[in-house]
Amino acid sequence: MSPLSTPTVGVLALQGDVREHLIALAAADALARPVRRPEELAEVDGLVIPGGESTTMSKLAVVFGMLEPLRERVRAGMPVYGTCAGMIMLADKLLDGREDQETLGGIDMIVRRNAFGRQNESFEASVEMAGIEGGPVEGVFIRAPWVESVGAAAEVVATYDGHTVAVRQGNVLATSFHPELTGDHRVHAYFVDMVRAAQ
Ligand SMILES: NC(=O)CC[C@H](N)C(=O)O
Repeated sequence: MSPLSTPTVGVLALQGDVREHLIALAAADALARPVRRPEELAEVDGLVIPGGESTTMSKLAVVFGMLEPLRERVRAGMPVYGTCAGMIMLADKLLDGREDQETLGGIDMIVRRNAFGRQNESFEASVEMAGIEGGPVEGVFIRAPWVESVGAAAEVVATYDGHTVAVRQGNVLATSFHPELTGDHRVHAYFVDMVRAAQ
């Protein structure tokens, strides 16, 4: 694919703020579509895992027969971007998860669920993110996780208040916060570029 191509980017649509990501991806020049089934997953060049509730998402991934197909695509190098609950799904190791909670893995990091506190402790903050030009992004943190530690292959791309809130490892990107809720599509554009580069 040429650098100016329009990749097809799915949004995992089991649960969470799917619509906002579809809109942000379309604004970032991707062909965006919801993904619920393995056949739909097979048709996308990259995937966003939205915010929501990671325990529910994990359960539904099992029910919909998506857990293994997702793990396989991530292992095979498909570009993936997870926000908040999506970050949790991409963690190789999870703290404060539910006992039977599954993650897909993909980034050598330890993520602590609900680390920034409860729903009423949600907040917004400016976050400087490596690779995103034009100044800080507005981070919306909703019962957000943070990253306790990363392995050698993972790169910390943003911190807030001394905590790691964005990480990239190869084709996998994760943020604690929700750029899809701000109308600023730079992080999605950055991810769509990652998808193009992987073609
Ligand atoms: N905004 C969010 O995605 C919240 C994540 C939620 N706390 C979870 O555990 O999945």
